[in-house]
Amino acid sequence: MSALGVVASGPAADAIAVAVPALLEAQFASRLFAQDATLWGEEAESESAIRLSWVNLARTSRPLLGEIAAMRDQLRGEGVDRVVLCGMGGSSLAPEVICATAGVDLVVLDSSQPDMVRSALVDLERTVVVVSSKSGSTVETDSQRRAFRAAFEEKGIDPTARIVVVTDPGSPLDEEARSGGYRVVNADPNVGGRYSALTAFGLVPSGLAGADIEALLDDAEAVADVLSADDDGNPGLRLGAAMAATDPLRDKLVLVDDGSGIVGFPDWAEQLIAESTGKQGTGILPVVVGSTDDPEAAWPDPDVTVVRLTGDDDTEPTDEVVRADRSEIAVSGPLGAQLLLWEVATAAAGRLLGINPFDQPDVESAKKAARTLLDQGMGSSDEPAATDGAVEIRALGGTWLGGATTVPQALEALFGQLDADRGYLAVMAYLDRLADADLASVRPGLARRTHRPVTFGWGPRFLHSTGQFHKGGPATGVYLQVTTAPHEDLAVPGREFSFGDFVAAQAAGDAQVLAEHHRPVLQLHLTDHDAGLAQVREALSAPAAGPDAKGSA
Ligand SMILES: O=P(O)(O)OC[C@H]1O[C@](O)(CO)[C@@H](O)[C@@H]1O
Repeated sequence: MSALGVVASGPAADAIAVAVPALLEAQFASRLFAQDATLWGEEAESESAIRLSWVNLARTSRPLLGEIAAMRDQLRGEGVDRVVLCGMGGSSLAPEVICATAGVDLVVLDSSQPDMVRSALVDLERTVVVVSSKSGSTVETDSQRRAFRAAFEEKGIDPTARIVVVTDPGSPLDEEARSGGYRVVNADPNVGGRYSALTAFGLVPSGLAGADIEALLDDAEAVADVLSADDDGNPGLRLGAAMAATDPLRDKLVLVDDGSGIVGFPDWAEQLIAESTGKQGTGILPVVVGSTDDPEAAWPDPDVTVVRLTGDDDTEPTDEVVRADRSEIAVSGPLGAQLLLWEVATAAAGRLLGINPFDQPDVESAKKAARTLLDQGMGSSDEPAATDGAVEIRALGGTWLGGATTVPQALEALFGQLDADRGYLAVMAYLDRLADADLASVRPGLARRTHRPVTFGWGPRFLHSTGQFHKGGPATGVYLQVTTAPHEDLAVPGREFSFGDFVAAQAAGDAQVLAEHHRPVLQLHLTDHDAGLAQVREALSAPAAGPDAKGSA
């Protein structure tokens, strides 16, 4: 009996019945664990050939445990008990889940929003900063590193004693850090960012923060055999089929915790699934919801499958556990095992969807647009279509705004662009996700109001997650972008742009690329953070226009 449970009903169960035999026929599981790069077709081969070492990490990562423990003990001995992690996407999402689940503190700084960066630059006497970047060229992470290095120096603290770098061997960051005398832990270069949970990227910050990372590897190792078996009970094959082989494709995957005991798992799975599958006009959009009472968790919509992350069952679950009146999957198992489970399932989903699950072609387009805008100087942003109090209103991707001149009218115009059967609304808030956290509470109400799945992402964090799907996936999204003037800007040491310039360029660049894909983007810019946010929160909290056709969920 495996520690993992994958139980499905309705179309998700039908998908398992149809697609798992085909995966068995292809010996997908055993070939995956043999790191067979041909599993996703010729075009993907050059990338998949250097992206498959994650199947063995439960064993190959073990030498890191001693090194991390020694580093932690040394730092604790110096009174350093605050761990800050600077990293984006796959370089920070796993440690966030690992530490939250273990109940140990980790400050995750995955933002270029000046107020949020500034809020992390405190308590430096007791702080160690892990700077994690596989490529070593992610501008958010490089900017954060520069800010912390300057802040340590200003306090008379040797940065090389308090900044630990995690990066690929030979990356620009690897070379610069080593020549600068910093401690560097190299990660396995043959693992992509969103599959790197059990590499140094997941283990170093989590171990320094005090999480039991050996148990994590043990839980993953305990299920490696069942996940590599060409067997119709293989939970990885079952989950991959349930996710990606429904017919017609249910491309909204609602992720909701239902007593799993794991904290924040959907936020990690979101990047893995969205960035792996959202390309060539197809893909699966994770819709992270906070409760089984949220609207999408109760709708039997034809484009939705609901995944409930449940507690460990000591009985072998059977398919009648989940509700049979819609497409649902119940998944259970310890965190370490689930990290490997979902990686196998996503790799299988990539084969079933006919795409390469290891590249992220469209993320680059937004980065390039942001760089161009930075070079041009961000002050040239175009005039707003209208200004309503402390909110500037701009509309991209078509003439859909009409005569709207207020925030409520502009929202109605945007929501009017939603395809009633397959559309989704993406809210993208380039704000301080800690200080402004309560804005996310508008999400369920927007789902009730639009009768469509709603995703809520913090910018620029989501750019490394659902951002790929928005640009490379099906053209069914409408986009609401909220940006703000910071309470106070912050310089990026050694750069000609500030954090405020950079985050504005990231938002503008992403909106520009979405508009180039003919997607409607409503940009609400808060000229005064507090007043503007109150206006936007009120408008987004307005009740459903008409009777809630789906009934209150
Ligand atoms: O670890 P890096 O190279 O800084 O990349 C951070 C993230 O950015 C991406 O490369 C693009 O979003 C992700 O795949 C990755 O997890």
